[in-house]
This record gives sequence, C-alpha cells and structure tokens, in this order.
Amino acid sequence: MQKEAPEKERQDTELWQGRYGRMRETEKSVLLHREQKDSSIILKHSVLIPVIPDDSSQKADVGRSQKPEPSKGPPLSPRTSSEYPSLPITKNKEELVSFIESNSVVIIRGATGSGKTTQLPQFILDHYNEKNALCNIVVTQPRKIGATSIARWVAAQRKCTLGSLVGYQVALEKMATEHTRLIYMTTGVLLQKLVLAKSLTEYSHIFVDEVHERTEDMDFLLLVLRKLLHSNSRHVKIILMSATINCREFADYFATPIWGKMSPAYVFEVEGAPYTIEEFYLDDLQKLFPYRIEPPYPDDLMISPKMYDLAISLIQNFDEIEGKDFSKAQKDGGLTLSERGSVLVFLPGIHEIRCMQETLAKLVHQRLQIYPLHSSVTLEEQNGVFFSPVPGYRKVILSTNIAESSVTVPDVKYVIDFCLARRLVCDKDTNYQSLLLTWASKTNCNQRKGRAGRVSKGYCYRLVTKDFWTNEIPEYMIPEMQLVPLSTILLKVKLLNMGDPRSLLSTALSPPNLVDIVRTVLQLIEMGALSAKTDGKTQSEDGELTFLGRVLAHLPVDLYLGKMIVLGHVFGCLDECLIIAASHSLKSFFAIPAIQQLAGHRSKLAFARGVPSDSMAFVNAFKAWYSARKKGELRHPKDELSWGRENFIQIRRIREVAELYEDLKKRVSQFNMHVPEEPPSPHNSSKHRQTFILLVVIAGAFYPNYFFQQETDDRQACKELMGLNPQTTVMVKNLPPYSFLYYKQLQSLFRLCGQVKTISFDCSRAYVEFHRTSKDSGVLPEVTLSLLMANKGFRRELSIYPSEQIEICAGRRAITHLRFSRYSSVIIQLLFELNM
Ligand SMILES: Nc1ncnc2c1ncn2[C@@H]1O[C@H](COP(=O)(O)OP(=O)(O)OP(=O)(O)O)[C@@H](O)[C@H]1O
Repeated sequence: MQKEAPEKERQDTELWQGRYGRMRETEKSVLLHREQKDSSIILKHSVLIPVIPDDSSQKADVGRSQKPEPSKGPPLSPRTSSEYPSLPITKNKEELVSFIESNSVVIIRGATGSGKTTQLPQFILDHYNEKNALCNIVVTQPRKIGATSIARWVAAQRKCTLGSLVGYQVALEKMATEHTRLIYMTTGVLLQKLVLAKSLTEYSHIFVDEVHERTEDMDFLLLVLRKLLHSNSRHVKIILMSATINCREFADYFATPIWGKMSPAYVFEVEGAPYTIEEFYLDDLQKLFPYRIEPPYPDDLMISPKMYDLAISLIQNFDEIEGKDFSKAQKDGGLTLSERGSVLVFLPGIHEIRCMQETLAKLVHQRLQIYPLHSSVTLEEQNGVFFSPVPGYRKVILSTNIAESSVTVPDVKYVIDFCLARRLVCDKDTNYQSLLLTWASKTNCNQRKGRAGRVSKGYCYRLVTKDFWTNEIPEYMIPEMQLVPLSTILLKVKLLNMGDPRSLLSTALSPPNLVDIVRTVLQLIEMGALSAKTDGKTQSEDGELTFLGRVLAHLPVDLYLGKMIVLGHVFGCLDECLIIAASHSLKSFFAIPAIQQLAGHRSKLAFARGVPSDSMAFVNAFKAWYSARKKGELRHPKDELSWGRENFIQIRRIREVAELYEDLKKRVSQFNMHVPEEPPSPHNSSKHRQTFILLVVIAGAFYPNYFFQQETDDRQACKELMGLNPQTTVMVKNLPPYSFLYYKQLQSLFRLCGQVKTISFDCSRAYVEFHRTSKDSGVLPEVTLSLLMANKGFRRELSIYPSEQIEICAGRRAITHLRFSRYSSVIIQLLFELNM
C-alpha cells in the first residue's frame, strides 16, 4: 500500500500537467481540492488565470482543422464590464472566458435567468474583439421563439441591427450576414449544417444551450459534436449550458483521454439567481378556495373542469395578492406597482389551451389580454407575447412547453403549471409513435418556474400537491432516443451519413437498444425506406437511405403510416392518407360509451359507408367535422359538443387529430407534396373509384402486414342460411328446444342492430333477416353490428321458459321430455354465425 502512494502521486501529477498545461501551482491546488469532492470537476469562483492549453496531443491533426484567423470583419464595438447588466454571471466573466479558452469542452450550470444565454457568448465576443481576433459563435436553442427573441434582445443590448453582428437562423428564416459573429440557431438547424459540413470549423465556439432537453435532435447534435471534435475540429470550443442539468453524465460523455486516463469535461457553476421565486402547491391553495381541491392521481392524465376553474380563480386572485404586495411595497420604500404582473400558464397542448382560452374569454370585466402560444401560432404572432400589455390589463399567456426554457417575457411575474406535457412516445398498446399526455419532469417544471423571477420577484403555482410533486413527478425526462422505435432512429442516423448505424448509435449519450438492429434494417429494406448496400459487402446492419426513407425520417408517425402518406401522394389521395395517419397515431376519436356501445358502433359504421374499414370511418367522420367547422356550423363550443354527442365523436380527440393532421401537412409540403386547396367534387362513380384506390394504397403501405380473405362460397352460404341472402341475414345457433318460442325475445334483441324483417327457425337455429333500407349493395351494417355484438362478448340474456309455460305455448305438441330438463331460466350466450 505504502509503495503505491508515490506512484499514484506521480500519475496525478502527470494528469494535472496534461490537463491544465502551464498552470500555476496555487491554482492547481485550488482545483485539486475541489476535484476530490466530485470526480466531475465543479468549479465555484475558481481563480483561473488564462492559460494556453497544452495541445501536444492534438498536433497530429492541426493540418486538417483550422484555427480562427485574425479579425477581418467589421469593428465589434467592444464593451466594458461596467456595461454588462448586473446579473449573477457578470461577476464570473474573466474566469469563464479563461476557462472556456483553455478547455475544449466546458459545462456551465447556473440558475435560470443568471445570464448564460445572453451574456456568456457576448463575453467571448468582446474578449476576441479586445485581442483583435476573429471568432464565430453559434448558440443553439431548442425552439425558434427562443432563438429569435434572444437574438433580438442581444442585438438591442449591443445597439446593433439584428442580422449584422448578432443574428439568428431558424428553419428557413435567416437574419444574418457573413459579418455576423454571434448567431442564435435552433438545435435542428445546427445539426443539419454540421452534418452537411462534416466539420465544426465554421465556428470558433459552439454553445449548446438547454442541454437538459434530451430530444432526438439534441442527442444527435451531441453525438456529432463529440465525433467531429475528436476527429477534424479539435480547436473548436464546445460549451454546454443549462440550469437543470445532470453535470456528471455530460462531463463523462465528453471525457478526454489524458495520459491514458479518461478525464471528465469541466463543470463551472454560476452561483446566484437574479430574483427569488416562491413556489406554491395545491395544498397551499386550499385556503384560497371554499371547496375541497381534489389531488391528482398518477394515472389520471387530464385536466378536469375543476382544475381549469381553479387556475382561473387563481388568476382572478392575483389582483388581491398584488393589492397586499402593493401595500407592503409602499411601506417598504414607497414603490408603486402600476402594472398588473403577467401570467404564464403551462398547458400540455392546443386543445387544453383552447379550453382555457374559451373560459377566460368570458371574464370580460377582468380586463385580461390572452395570448395562446403553441407551435401552430405563426412566429409573428408568437412575438406578440413580448409586447407590454395595454395599461391596466393583465397579460395571460397560455403556452405549451414552447416557452418552457430560454425565453424571457420580462413582465411575467406568475407561472401556473399543470405539470403536464405531451411527448412523442411509442404507444405500448399500438406500438405506434404517438403524442401522449405524460407528467412533465421536475427538470421541465423547474425550467417553467424559471420564466418568472427574471426581472423581479416571481411566483410559481404548481397544480399538484407537494406530496405528488415529491413522489410522482419524475426527476428527468427519459431521453427521446430511448423512447422512439429503433426503425425511426435508424432512419435519422442514416440522415447523418456518418458511418454505419450500429457504431454511431453506440456512441450516443443514451444509446437505444440495438439488439434488434438486423431485423429492423431488414424491415426498412423490405418497406423501401432503405435499399440494400451496393458496395459488394454483405451489410445486414446497414443500407442506403431512399427518398421514401428520407421522408419517413421527417414524419412523427409510425413508418407504415408514413409510407401510406407517400403512396397517397402518388395515387392522388394525400389528404385522406394524412387524416388516416393522424387518426391512427392518436387515441380513436370515436366514442363507444359503455351503455350505448351498439349505438356508438352504428355511428362509426355509418361513417365507414359500407366499407368495413376503421380508416374509412376516420376519413369520413373527420371530413364531416372539418367541413361543418369550415361552414361555421360549429362556431360555438356548445354546438360542437352536441354535434360530437350526436355522432359519437369525442371533440377533444378529433381536435388533437386535426393538430397532427396540420403538422403532417406542413411537413410533407417540404417534400413538395401538397394537398389541393379545393379538391374537385367527384361524381358517384369516381367516388367509388377513389375509395377503391385508397384501399389499395392502405394495403400497399402495410405490406406485408395483411392477409387474404378466403374466397367466399356464396352458394354454400345461401344453403346454410336456408336460401336467405348472407349479406342481410345472420344465423343464431344453439337455441333451446322449441326455438320458435323465442321469436319475440330475438326480435327485440336484434332490434338493437337494426330493423328486423323476418326470423325463421330450424331446430336449434334461427335466421334473422334485416331490411335493406338503402340502394347500396354489400353487407348490411346491421349484419356487421350483429357480428360485433357476438364477437365483442356482449352477453345478452335469453330467458328460458319454464316447462309449464312451454306446455301451454306448445299446445298439443309432445313436450314430456322437457319436464326433467335443466334449461329452465339459465343464461345462455348466443352464438352468431354469418355465412357469406
Ligand atoms: N427580452 C428580455 N427582456 C428583458 N430582460 C431580458 C430579456 N432577455 C434577457 N433578459 C434579462 O437577462 C437575464 C438573463 O437572461 P438569460 O436568458 O441570459 O439567462 P439564462 O441564464 O440563459 O436563463 P435560462 O437558463 O432560463 O435560459 C434575464 O434574467 C433578464 O433579466
């Protein structure tokens, strides 16, 4: 043991020499002391002086990667520290700059609003300007609204035109020139750029903000950064930032080998927060309300009308709260609160936003200015939330997680959080990718809370109990890469075009389960999303991405549904295929209430219009709802609800389908697939043709997942049904003796399915024939309903007559053997059989 100590000391010294290069002894001891506490080094107010990194290990690649050249662009208008706003991060400016300049990868954690996003990139910008050196900084943001609003704010702070020194790029919109030195970009845009360039060297510094948001894009970006940093872009600085990050995980992921040992990336903690934010839970709100507040249940993922009411009452209560604050503020220093603080409410989706908006809109006298904020709102409309409210009005922003991180709406004082989120997950029941309602994680909720308390004290109201928060709300969200099907991940990894999928994916921060990779590649080849590799080698784990595969990688639906959309475009039924894909991706919007199951099925069958297909029912029901809305017939929520009740359609669900339908429509338009504005109204014969084509498209898309129905032997079916038409008749077997006695009971039973024409009997069998009321040929919906009734196990009771009664009914017929039978008053299950 004693002998090992000096050896360890030597290794440690070597490690330090390698890691910190030419650092002064005193500095090393400060750092060493801190490192012993935690192997992922966390620095708090460290005393680092700029050092030149010892990059002897990097020399081999110097020729391939480019160091930024001296400045050639326009003057950068340097700023002095006194000009920086007084934010927690400002006091760490010098340390942070030297820290970033002396390490390839740095992780920065600091409270929400501490100045990471807006200030830190500017520190670097000014540092380079002071040295008269060129830098090119990119900062990623998870969403467009963050990238654009932050760029606008930073440009205003630097008193420069947006798009000159400071700019942004989101999707196809770019506000930047070749002179731009600090650009804010969405994570997806940077990912695409890097994948095309296969190098990081366009930038001197890459800031990945809100790195806790583990979307597929984020994890792919981290994977690409790590790969390129270690290959051809060693001089580029990478800075990962978040307020709610598991530093250890990221530090280990970006570990670098130093003297044969993996050394985790450096972590810097910015201390302090701009303002305090008080937290409240349902328990704390109880005293505000006269009724008992029901706590949520873990599996009860919905917002009940009571919870909406509670949130609304809370908003109404803010006037009172502010009144109290106002008197306190006056006492403290004579301050005046002239404005009513804005409220930011986090809801899981557009439907919930609409529900709350409709209720709030009724409170006319409350002088509320309401802003819905979600992905379907245009960027211009989104920017409206940043404007000051009309004096005397309270701004209420109803937002999805779009405003969860990054953004600063300066006047937001209150955050109300239902702690819910909609996430793209692989549904266990259907195995389809779908947007499901889930509890948000503590990380997400803390980000939401951080939207208040940025320019003044804030308040956060979580509409769950404290107990629920502690025990049921998960700490972190599961990374998307582990939730979506492997086939989707494989297509995305093929888009990166950076090597074979298995080795690339195994280097991800949270790799997906790759056990099924061979089978999944085969499935993708079979469906035409990948073509077999043509380089001569047997490639069971890889293939070339086809056009179809490229489209599928951009659609948030199951791959077979995605293929159906593409085929729909080819065969002129894109709109219908988009509806089907959206409907199958979410929970069915058809309501089949327990007490009216048959009525629910009947309505669905009516929408299917004689085609035995759920997909057709979805298309026709959706179109009926859509056109009724377009004509303004469902303008009032009450009308829409009663339309839903009449047609057995759940309005909330069909609205969600509409959301996804619009989203898919937008996504496929990038590939030049457009739904015609006004489809020509086809006459009857071509309507049938269209339906036939659509059915062929569905079958083609789901190949090989379909089966052939056996040829039906009509003659045999007719024979079994005593010559009756199998399309209008069902047969009931196993009836008790003297089956004719049950005529009335059977009649009332089958009346639930439709209008009964005749019932004929043959021993223990009965043949129930329905009326054909329309001119349509084919199997009657009544027949299908009868089958459903049998197959779904609807237990129907048939009261067996006691022997005495049978004797009376049977008249002179011999019934002696029944006296001893055990049939009396048993419940029998009917068996229906349809022969076609
Ligand atoms: N648009 C704006 N209007 C007014 N003040 C702003 C604006 N944007 C930023 N600020 C101020 O700058 C501070 C720092 O914001 P910044 O976005 O840099 O913080 P952050 O640490 O990145 O926060 P987060 O972790 O929430 O992204 C805010 O707390 C606020 O005081």
